[in-house]
Amino acid sequence: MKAVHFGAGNIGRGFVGLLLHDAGYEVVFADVADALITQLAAADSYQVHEVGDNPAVRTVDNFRALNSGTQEADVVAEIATADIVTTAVGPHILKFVAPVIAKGIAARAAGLGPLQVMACENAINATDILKSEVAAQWDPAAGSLDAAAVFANTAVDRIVPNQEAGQGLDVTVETFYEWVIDRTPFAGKEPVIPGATFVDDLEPYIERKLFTVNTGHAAAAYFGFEAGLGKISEAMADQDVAADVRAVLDETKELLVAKHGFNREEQEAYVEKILGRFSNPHLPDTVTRVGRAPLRKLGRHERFIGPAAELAERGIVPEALLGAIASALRFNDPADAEAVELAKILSASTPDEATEKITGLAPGHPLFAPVSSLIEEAKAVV
Ligand SMILES: NC(=O)c1ccc[n+]([C@@H]2O[C@H](COP(=O)([O-])OP(=O)(O)OC[C@H]3O[C@@H](n4cnc5c(N)ncnc54)[C@H](O)[C@@H]3O)[C@@H](O)[C@H]2O)c1
Ligand SMILES: O=P(O)(O)OC[C@@H](O)[C@@H](O)[C@H](O)[C@H](O)CO
Repeated sequence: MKAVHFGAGNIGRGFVGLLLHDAGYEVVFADVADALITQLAAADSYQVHEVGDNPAVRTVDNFRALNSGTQEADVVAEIATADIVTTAVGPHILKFVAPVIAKGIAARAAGLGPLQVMACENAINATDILKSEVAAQWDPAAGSLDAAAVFANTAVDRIVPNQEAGQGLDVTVETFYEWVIDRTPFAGKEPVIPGATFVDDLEPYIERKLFTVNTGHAAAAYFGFEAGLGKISEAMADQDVAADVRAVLDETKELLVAKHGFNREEQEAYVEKILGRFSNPHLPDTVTRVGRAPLRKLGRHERFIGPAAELAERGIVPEALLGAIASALRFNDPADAEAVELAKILSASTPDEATEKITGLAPGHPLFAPVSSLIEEAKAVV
């Protein structure tokens, strides 16, 4: 069994690659970072260090590595004979990996089963985004895309920080993980991946993950950054930051319970577990990694505006989420290209223009005016 995995970074090596390896797949890593690919291609194995409660060290071997920029034809040939393709490259990068995936699917021999494709990105229905990019590249002369490949949405959860210099290919991760996959596209032929959970309705799981883990995480990052703290665990040790993060998750909890019928006590336990994960002192995770790409994170269906808009539609003013959005607007990490772009938008646009541009909210939406006011305040300090 063979899997081609795009993105040999933190979650690629520390989670998706590990689970596919443990499931018995040979993993072909495809990435454009040449030094990383050269190192991986020369290595027989790397280690995943799981830190926190019940720490463990896991070894990943039986992999190869290709540069999908300079060795595209080789990657296409690998996809043509693979069982699975996964990605962990970032939602905005999916359009760049789609052409090579389309070519690989088109090159599959007749009689091979459909390729199973899963995007493991933090975004609602990232695989649908990938599928539409693949479909845009698809040559109908190659037959039916739906017959040649199965696309399944997933929700992936494991905190994998940026790795310390000198660590080589080894990856430090938390012990917790969850990989929830939509079963329905597989029509009874889902892959066997121990540790992954297949469900018939992914929406509640992906929203619970994104609007709890990622909303809380990003809130901790932006509040922590403003408090001058470097690590997420330090941010969570600050009583004010921790209280603000908890207030944000109280609001998303209300939405998740009302919308998806999650049991209140179970959701409270889920929140507590996640707050504990953020506080893991063994995890060297930083507020700049977790806060990265604030423009993406302030998007219409993302971790802040998504739940805040739905609460506003239900007549609730999401005060704590608005506080986190205000903090995100002030995330001025000079090393983050999106933070720099955000500051430019704030200074060059009126509050209403910036609200539309940054959040995608339509004027007239009940969240539009409160966010526009926050943007007016943020403009005064950029
Ligand atoms: N790190 C985590 O804790 C975590 C957890 C769950 C989900 N995710 C999601 O996984 C994705 C990757 O995150 P990460 O933290 O591993 O980031 P990362 O930066 O460590 O890894 C991304 C990798 O993608 C590669 N890449 C960029 N452009 C590419 C291209 N055109 N073709 C092939 N490879 C390309 C980069 O070189 C890099 O190695 C994101 O969508 C993120 O939201 C991350
Ligand atoms: O990857 P992002 O930029 O969408 O979000 C940053 C972190 O919140 C994220 O990577 C978490 O560590 C991860 O989603 C945990 O499962």
